[in-house]
Amino acid sequence: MKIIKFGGSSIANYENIQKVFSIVEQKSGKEAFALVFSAFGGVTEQLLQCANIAQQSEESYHTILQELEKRHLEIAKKLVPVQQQSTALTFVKVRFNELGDLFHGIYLIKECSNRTMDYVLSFGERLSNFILAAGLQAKGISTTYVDARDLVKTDGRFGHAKVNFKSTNKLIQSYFEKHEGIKVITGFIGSTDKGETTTVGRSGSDYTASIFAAALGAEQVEIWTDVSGVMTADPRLVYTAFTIPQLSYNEAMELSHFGAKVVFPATMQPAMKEDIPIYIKNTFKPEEEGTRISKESGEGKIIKGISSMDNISILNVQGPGLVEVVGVSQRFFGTLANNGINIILISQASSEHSICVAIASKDASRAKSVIEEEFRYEIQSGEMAEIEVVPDMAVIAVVGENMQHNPGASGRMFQALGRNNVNVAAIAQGSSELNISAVITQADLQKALNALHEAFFLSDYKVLHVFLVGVGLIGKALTKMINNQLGKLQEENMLDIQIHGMANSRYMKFHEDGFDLATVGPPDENDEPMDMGKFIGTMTEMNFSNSVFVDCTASQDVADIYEQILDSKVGIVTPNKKANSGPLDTYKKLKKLAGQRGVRFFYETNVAAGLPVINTLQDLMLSGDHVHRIEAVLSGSMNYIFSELEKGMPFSEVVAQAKEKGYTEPDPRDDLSGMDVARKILILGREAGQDLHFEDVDIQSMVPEDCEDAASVPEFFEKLQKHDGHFQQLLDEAKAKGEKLRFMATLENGKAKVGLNSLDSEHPFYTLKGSDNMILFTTERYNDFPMIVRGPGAGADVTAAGVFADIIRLGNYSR
Ligand SMILES: NC(=O)C1=CN([C@@H]2O[C@H](COP(=O)(O)OP(=O)(O)OC[C@H]3O[C@@H](n4cnc5c(N)ncnc54)[C@H](OP(=O)(O)O)[C@@H]3O)[C@@H](O)[C@H]2O)C=CC1
Ligand SMILES: N[C@@H](CC=O)C(=O)O
Repeated sequence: MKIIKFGGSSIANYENIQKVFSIVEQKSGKEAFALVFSAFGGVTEQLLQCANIAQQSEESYHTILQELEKRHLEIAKKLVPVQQQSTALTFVKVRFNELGDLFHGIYLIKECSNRTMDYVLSFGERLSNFILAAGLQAKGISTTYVDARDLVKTDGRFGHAKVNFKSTNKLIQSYFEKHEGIKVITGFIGSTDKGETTTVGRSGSDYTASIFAAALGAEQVEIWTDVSGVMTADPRLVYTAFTIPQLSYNEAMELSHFGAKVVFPATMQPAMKEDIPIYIKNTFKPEEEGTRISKESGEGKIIKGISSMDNISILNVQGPGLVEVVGVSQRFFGTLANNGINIILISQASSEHSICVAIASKDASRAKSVIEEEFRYEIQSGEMAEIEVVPDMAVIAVVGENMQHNPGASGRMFQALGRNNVNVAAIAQGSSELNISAVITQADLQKALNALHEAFFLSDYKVLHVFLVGVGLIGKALTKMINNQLGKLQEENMLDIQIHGMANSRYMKFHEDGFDLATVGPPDENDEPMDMGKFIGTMTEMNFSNSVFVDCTASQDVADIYEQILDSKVGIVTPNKKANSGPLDTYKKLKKLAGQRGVRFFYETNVAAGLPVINTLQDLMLSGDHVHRIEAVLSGSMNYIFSELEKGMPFSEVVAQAKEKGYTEPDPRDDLSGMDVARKILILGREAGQDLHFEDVDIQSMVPEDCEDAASVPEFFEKLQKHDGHFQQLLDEAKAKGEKLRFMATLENGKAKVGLNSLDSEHPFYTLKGSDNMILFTTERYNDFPMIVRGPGAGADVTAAGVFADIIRLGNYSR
């Protein structure tokens, strides 16, 4: 025998009922079962509403009542063929006449006692079960309508009556022995020995199912609802949450206590006592396995689920008056209890200097004043500090029996929270080791849930939440590249990348679920005007775990906010060299801050685009090498310009071509002036451990004087044409000596030099072509022959690929 219960949402309308009937039809004839139905979805609330309106002596309850009657009649007419309708329709009409009289009475006396309210509410289940029993009968399934008031005997605590299991079990057993057919049992209701109607409290129909299952020694209880079981976390807050296949009763109780509202703990008690498994199934996806709740926790992850409660306040009591004074806790907790204030979590340090409890925010100010009153003398004498209330908090809990005697769960929990900048205000763990709870700021709740979910369930799967500033050449190429690679990353590397914010210098836009990268373009006039403060504010508000700020601008203003970003524990990836080539103090501060906050600051593309230069140098340094000399071609555009010049084109045209190919900086004067290369050699020097300042770099500019102050890039190109002859002459002179022009950077003995050189065929840079870069590291280990990195050092794709690689690396670090 199985007891199968369908909740209100499963029978909210005719279409849903058809789904329920098809589930019942499939079982009918194959297995023994009894059915328990709630009221049709929303009916209990409407009955309650009618009673409350009538109680206020308002007549508008009539309208709701008429609608309710119409709804019940319509469902009955649809489910039962005309020839067999009369019994069902009469039942409905008689019940609504009774209800009409009942509400009129409430209306007249302006009062609805708990006893009357239980009677009012009982109509919901009585009506739905009678109609559904008739509907199934019409389908050829033999049913018997059971009014549970005849079998479930309770005390007279109306609203949450206590079941008398002894008499109830006897009545149920004898009824089932005597009656044939599939019983269709009204959930939620019972009656006292005097025959007064009672209700058995929250999730009462589940409880009814559990009571019948226990009385009959059923093999299982099935609770059919509109979700596919108990999930690992609230799916509205954690998109990657999934159904937990197996839970122990204790785990289910812990999870439901903290917000997983699929099963209400008390309803499990009768089934749990008899060791009867409870299955949670989805009426709308019956093929899904659902959750089995039984004595066994089952194999699996170290935790089963993560749950939470919001609208929490912390109440802090502290002071020397607490230390080694027996009875303080008793007074504290006694006062709260005497005032009906429920305590959700307790934490007391072993120093006994403070006690902290989490309570519902609605109780906070009352709790403060009753505690202040209780400890008035201690507060006045300074033995106890003022009572502190911290509002807007949430409790988050990881739950699972496998945590017992299994070290590592709390470590993983707090590491995940810390890494995502979630501050923990209080902690509690019972010796049962079934639940570790932490109190955090409510604003961090979603981030914390996701961080924990990732840490415990998806440690192999990671979602990176990107906020991209700069959607020009590199930013666009990056977006396209991520989109092309996403499927593979998700499948093979368990990595998902979502871009939630995008900005250029004029506009910005955001998408909570992440932009569709296949179609997204840069923000434009249809979006919000760009405001850097607001951009960061929105990123912080979205508060994702694993957020990454990607700067694909060449802007100093953007670089100036890195400190703020790292400070808020968000990692940064950037090809923008401004931050690392600015004041030495800033460079050092950013690196230190990233370390202190435990976040990553990656900038491989600051030098030689996607070539592995910075990482290589960092590895050399970490492994104890010392850099003696760096000799390099560090500008893709300059190398392109001077190697293409050899083909006979005018200098100004080659520069324009380099810009078109995406090799130059947004303003090519940054390349020609040597500034870009100076920044790169400065960054390399700093990475090599040298305290270099910009003034330490000797720069030879290639920008003709009159081009320097051209108001715009097009004007600069116009002016540059006048100097084509000068550059042709430089080339001719080199050619005459059998040499080539290369724009080089060197660093030796703390001095850096950047400029144009004429090199003979023996020099390693002689053979460089196009946008090639080449870096020779002469170090203590690579002394006789330098370590060489060579390859294309500029261009949209190679740079975007380098930025992309940094983003992935950042994701891997936080696994
Ligand atoms: N090209 C290459 O080969 C390489 C480039 N890099 C670096 O990549 C970075 C980007 O270069 P690239 O894509 O070519 O430059 P682009 O000029 O094509 O794009 C720059 C983007 O940054 C935006 N932007 C500029 N200032 C701001 C600001 N203050 N706030 C918000 N957005 C801003 C621009 O917006 P708007 O359109 O509104 O002006 C534009 O979207 C540079 O730092 C460059 O040094 C690094 C290695 C190689
Ligand atoms: N403009 C640079 C590319 C980015 O660093 C170059 O020419 O190398």
